[in-house]
Amino acid sequence: MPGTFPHLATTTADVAVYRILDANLDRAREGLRVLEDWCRFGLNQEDLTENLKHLRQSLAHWHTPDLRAARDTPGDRGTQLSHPDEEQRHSLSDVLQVNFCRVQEALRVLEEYGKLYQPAMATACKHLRYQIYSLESDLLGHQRQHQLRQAHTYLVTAPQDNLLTVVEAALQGGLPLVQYRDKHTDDGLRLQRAQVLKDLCHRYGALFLVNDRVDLALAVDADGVHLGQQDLPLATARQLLGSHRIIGCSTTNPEEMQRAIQAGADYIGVGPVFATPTKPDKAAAGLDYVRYAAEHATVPWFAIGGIDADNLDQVIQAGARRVAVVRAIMQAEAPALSSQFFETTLTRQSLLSVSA
Ligand SMILES: Cc1ncc(COP(=O)(O)OP(=O)(O)O)c(N)n1
Ligand SMILES: Cc1nc(C(=O)O)sc1CCOP(=O)(O)O
Ligand SMILES: [Mg+2]
Repeated sequence: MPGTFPHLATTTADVAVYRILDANLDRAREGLRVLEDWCRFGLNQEDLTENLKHLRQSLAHWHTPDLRAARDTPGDRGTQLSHPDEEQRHSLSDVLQVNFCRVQEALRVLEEYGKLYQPAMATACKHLRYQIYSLESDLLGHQRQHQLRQAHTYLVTAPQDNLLTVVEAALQGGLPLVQYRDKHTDDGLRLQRAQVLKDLCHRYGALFLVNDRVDLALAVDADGVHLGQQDLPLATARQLLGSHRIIGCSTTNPEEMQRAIQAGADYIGVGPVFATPTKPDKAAAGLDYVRYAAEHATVPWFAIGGIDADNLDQVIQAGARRVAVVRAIMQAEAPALSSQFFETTLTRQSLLSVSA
């Protein structure tokens, strides 16, 4: 086989290799276009869009007429094959992940068969594959920040028997962000629960964060962690988690807020707004602190502590557009309706204040 290329496919094996290269160039370019369009229209991310476009054009350079000429769509037995998994996508992140896989697989095939065609093409595809790996984590980081900015309701879980049922119901109600908070369970069980919750959240396109524990967050590949003033310093967590994961930080007063933002928190908790049995030892910071956050916070912030459907309006009047709750969803009779209520009320309010 080596030496028979380039450029005219003469044997049956040559033609088959040309068809493989042609199909995989198409596959990789289509996958790149899917990713590029989300960076352009969804994330408004110029650098990523530019990078993906550049990769797509580098591949187009190898898609020569002799490879296209080998195409035989009617004779391709593979066009009818499809897997049920290909027919549905659960979320935007799912679409992105599937297409990254598609591009990486196609590039690998191009690298292997390209060695029989033109070694320079194989080398180029290998380099492109490495670039795609780093673009993938960049894009994932931007996607997480985008989802965080879009989120208005944040469920902080409580350890209870119906944990999974409640969280799933809340996700069905449109909940975009979940924090697994569980102070006393054994680590083995915590790890299992965190894994199950993460899979569940991602199936519904929601972000999943872990309270306190950077190690657990890494172990289950969570979207990030939430740290309080007594937890690991933010800089240490950032070193461990990298720049693509979310780190949130609790704050109770303006000094803590400034410090958290300075240290690079992606979002902050602002509270407790009201005294709450979920955190009985922490005195309420009150609505004044919510008003302060509305004026001064430069990162997304979530009012937390004692918030429910009855007092939500007061919190909104004080300037909050995002809230985090435990009991209002974990103990709700209908968690789906409760999360739907918070998310629609806060989203509407947020849209109204942008257009005002
Ligand atoms: C969104 C959010 N805000 C604040 C907290 C409280 O964090 P912390 O002060 O570390 O207290 P514990 O939750 O760890 O008891 C939070 N978890 N989430
Ligand atoms: C976990 C937590 N952190 C708070 C803070 O202000 O830092 S308040 C809080 C508990 C919030 O629970 P509920 O919604 O049931 O009142
Ligand atoms: Mg903590």
